[in-house]
Amino acid sequence: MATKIIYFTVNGRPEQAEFPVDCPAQDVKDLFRAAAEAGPHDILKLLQSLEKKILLEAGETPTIVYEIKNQVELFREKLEMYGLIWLTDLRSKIDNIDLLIMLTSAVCHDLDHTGYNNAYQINARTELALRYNDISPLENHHCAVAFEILEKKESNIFRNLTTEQYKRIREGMIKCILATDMTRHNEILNKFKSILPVFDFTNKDHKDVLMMIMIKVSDISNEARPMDVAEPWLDCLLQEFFNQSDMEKLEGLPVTPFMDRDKVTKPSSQTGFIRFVLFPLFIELANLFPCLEQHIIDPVRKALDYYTEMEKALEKKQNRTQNEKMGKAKEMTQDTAKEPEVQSEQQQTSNQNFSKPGGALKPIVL
Ligand SMILES: Nc1nc2c(ncn2[C@@H]2O[C@@H]3COP(=O)(O)O[C@H]3[C@H]2O)c(=O)[nH]1
Ligand SMILES: [Zn+2]
Repeated sequence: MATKIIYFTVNGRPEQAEFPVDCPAQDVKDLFRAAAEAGPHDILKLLQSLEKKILLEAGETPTIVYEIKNQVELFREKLEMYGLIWLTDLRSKIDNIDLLIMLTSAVCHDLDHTGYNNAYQINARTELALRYNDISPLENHHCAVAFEILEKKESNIFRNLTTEQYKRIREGMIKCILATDMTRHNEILNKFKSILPVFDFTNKDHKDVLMMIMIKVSDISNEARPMDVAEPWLDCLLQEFFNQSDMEKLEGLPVTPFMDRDKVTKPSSQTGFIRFVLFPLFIELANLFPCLEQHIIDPVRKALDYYTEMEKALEKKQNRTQNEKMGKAKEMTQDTAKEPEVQSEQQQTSNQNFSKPGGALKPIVL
């Protein structure tokens, strides 16, 4: 199917997506704008038509793909999951209920996010931490909110399914959404690595781990998107990080190091995240689906180069500023050393203070 890229903005943020060539650009733009203003109820209502399509047109044609794409791409945040399903041709390997679980989980997995992570919730003893006994408070909350919405008659997109099917979807969604707690990252990744050599799509345990890995990948795959889309999103994320660490400092709580504005910069945050989190995860998924290499590994490699260069440039700039400061301090102290006779009594006292341990400067003897 021939496609084209449509560029647009949502709430001032640049976005882009691939569509069939005959898709009218203006319609897509309006659709995305409407979606950006939509609340969780609207989102689930829109998913309803996706569910119908999955159930009614199981042996789909490119049209249904387009439908799914349209429905899911409305929610920029999680269009990555659709992309992964499409690129890996997962529709030929797992059934429609599993696809529905993955897509719905991707849309719902961050519902009602507070902007403060689990560490904060637990340390600040928030209502969520108390309610969920410090066990993945946020993810438990996102999932509970999703099902609260789904229980409502007007937004229950699963109402036409059998009790058995609903049970399976609920179990699957809970598993997927809880898997997005990053403190479980190594546990889930290690499980996946251990089954990879014998991976079997018909084995339920294997499939469950794969679904968890897929939602994790789509959750943290911002850097796999084009740089001009990924960077503004990252700026917002860092803003959220700094906001949390500022609050932790203000409230006397342990400060989350990777969120501390005094310790991390944009490039240092990304080079670390790409090396230690993204690559190890993405590489394993690409081991199962080699076709993903060009879509998730290559762009992330580019992002790593980009942020490595930015980090070097920043370090150079910081060194230069520091040298300049030291140079100025030296000049000042030399000037001070040249004018001993005209010092007032007060100046003499303050110079003595500088020489004391803890004084701001140690001039003259420099
Ligand atoms: N530094 C960094 N962290 C990220 C990036 N993408 C996702 N994350 C983190 O991974 C977390 C996944 O769960 P959340 O969405 O709650 O919060 C996310 C961020 O804390 C990224 O590009 N850079
Ligand atoms: Zn999340």
